[in-house]
Amino acid sequence: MKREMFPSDFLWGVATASYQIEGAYNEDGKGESIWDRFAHTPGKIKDGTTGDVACDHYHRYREDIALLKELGVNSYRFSVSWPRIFPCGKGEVNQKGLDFYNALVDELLKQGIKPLLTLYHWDLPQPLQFHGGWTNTDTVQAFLEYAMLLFKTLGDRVELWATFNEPWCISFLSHELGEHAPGIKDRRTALQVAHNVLVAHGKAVKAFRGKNLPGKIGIVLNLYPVHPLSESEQDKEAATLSDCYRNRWFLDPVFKGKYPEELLSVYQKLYGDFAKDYESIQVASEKMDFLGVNYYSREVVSYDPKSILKSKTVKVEGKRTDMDWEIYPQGIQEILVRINREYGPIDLYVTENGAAFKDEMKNGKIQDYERIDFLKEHFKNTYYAIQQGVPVKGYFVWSLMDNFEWAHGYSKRFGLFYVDYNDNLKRIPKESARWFKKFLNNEISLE
Ligand SMILES: OC[C@H]1NNC[C@@H](O)[C@@H]1O
Repeated sequence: MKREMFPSDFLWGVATASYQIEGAYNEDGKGESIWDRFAHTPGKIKDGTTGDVACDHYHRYREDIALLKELGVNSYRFSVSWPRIFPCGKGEVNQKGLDFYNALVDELLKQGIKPLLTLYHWDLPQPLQFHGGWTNTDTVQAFLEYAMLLFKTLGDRVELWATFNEPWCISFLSHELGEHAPGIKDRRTALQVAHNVLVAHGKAVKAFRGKNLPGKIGIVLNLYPVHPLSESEQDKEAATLSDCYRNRWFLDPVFKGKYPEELLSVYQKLYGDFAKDYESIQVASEKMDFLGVNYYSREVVSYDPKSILKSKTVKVEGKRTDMDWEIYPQGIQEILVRINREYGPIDLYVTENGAAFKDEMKNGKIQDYERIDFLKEHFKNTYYAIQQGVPVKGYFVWSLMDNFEWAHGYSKRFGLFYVDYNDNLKRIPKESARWFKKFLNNEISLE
């Protein structure tokens, strides 16, 4: 199974995000983001690092685009730093911020690489957070102004637009579990955030349509197959509620304009006031052109009467990545087939798939054969989904290079290129980069 067996117009790319690679956190007029503040808060990042410099992509973007060219990808997914465009979140525009993304897009196009632009990959301008962040509908309005400016500035050259990256992380990971910025731990707040982000998504899609732009727009969701540990009714009930929490809380609003009833009723019992605005979620279901699917692993759950989701995650035997995530390649096939069956037809992109392993330099090489095996199996399972008629239109490896892995700092390496943080952030191709290049050049098969 070679690259040529995939559709001829299939996009093969890599993905990154602004806060994780750009650095220049306070340069050229950029404002503070909630991740600047979170990372500077002692105890929040496991290795005590920040994205102040990161991979210095802001200054090295031409060098990094040369790496893309060298790999042989035909597409590149990146995100725009909102506070680089609107330092206060709204109002005054930072022209140097627009200049950077104009130059980035122009260089990508010059190299024959199609951009996929994510408007929001978590770096909210901190001034908006001072006024409640995503709990405040003013932030929805500010996001629309930000999106409209980027549509106007880049809409003639960027064909693929994603509104949000992983709203589950923006809401529950960041406002219920508190592991990501702004580090709030309150479920009712998280539900309000999820609601406003989904409303902002729908309004941005509608605004995009109004601009009559040549491109396509969608959202990127991190999705997990959820499996019951046993076929008992209780474990199956646990899987249903966990599936609602992880997947359907976002899938159902953007495709069906409503929340999944099974979990909505649980929240309504807990938060009666939630009922007053949940019906307005219909706004989120403006028709999209594609869905971005970020896939990393599955979740196995068993019944837990103490949990409001009646479920707890179970760690099953099997190979795991350095993030301690189970390696489950058939899950990418499962999730793509399910989306097509239950929410399709719609074009799908695997907007992120990859793995962290303990990559080490040995004799001048990084022999990350586990990552090659991981990618090979996930490419194959993506192909099996295509064979079943699922309209998968592209696949983006997470990530081009090692970068700031959020609360893990630089301790987790997902890149195809190793970044030597002790030697001027030098980018060194791992064996997986060499393998990917050969695959893209039809030199090797996936068997
Ligand atoms: O954890 C790996 C990736 N997951 N999706 C969002 C990205 O920002 C993460 O680095």
